Amino acid sequence: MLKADRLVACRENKRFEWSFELATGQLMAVVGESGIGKSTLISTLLGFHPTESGTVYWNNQPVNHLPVKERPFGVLFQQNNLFEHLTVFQNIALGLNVHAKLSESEQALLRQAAERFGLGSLLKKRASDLSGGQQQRVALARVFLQNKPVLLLDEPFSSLDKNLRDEGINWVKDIQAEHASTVILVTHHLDEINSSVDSILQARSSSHWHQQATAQGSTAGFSPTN
Ligand SMILES: Nc1ncnc2c1ncn2[C@@H]1O[C@H](COP(=O)(O)OP(=O)(O)OP(=O)(O)O)[C@@H](O)[C@H]1O
Repeated sequence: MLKADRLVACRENKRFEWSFELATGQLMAVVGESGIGKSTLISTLLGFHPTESGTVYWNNQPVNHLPVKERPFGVLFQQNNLFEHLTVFQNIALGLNVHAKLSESEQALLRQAAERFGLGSLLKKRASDLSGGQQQRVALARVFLQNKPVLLLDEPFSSLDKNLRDEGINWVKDIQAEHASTVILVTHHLDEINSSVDSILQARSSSHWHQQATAQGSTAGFSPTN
């Protein structure tokens, strides 16, 4: 279970406060107007932005005092997920091993993941030579290999056209099913993913967020905490 208990962060004289609870394997959509604090929530969970107060629990253990890389989160942003001068192979490899050369078994895993995401023939290409949809698939393959239990997705497909957005969401659902991943998805396209969402965290103001179960979340046993 992932739980945020009165998690508070500040930015430019604004105070943000979030509380929510997500059972393992569930997907929560985060929605609200531009500038309300959706990306700030993702940055704060990751540890890129400081927490003023409150606690984030993963399986009942507080995690918001942990260094960034020890937190249970894999992340995908709208853009800038890749190192453009590196190849597809090198970019995916960063999900497995940042410092050393990959072992043979790691390379085999990487090739499997690349095939799975339709990137088998692109491994030697530079990231800068890929389309937007291909770049996000590389980033997804890397997140897939990282195998973190919680995926934080900050509008990862918003800059793509509708077909590629649908494709991206289907890849996310595949990863979710295979790894039983818990997913937080910031989106401006809630209508396109409604049937996959267990609960919605919606902002009324930066300090007033309301979590509501969807019909699907209710049948899965979700109970909102606020
Ligand atoms: N790096 C930053 N430095 C300073 N202020 C920032 C930074 N990023 C965001 N902000 C400010 O923090 C507030 C919340 O921004 P945030 O990006 O979290 O909103 P959002 O809901 O994700 O918006 P959008 O839907 O446009 O992406 C805004 O007032 C924004 O101007």
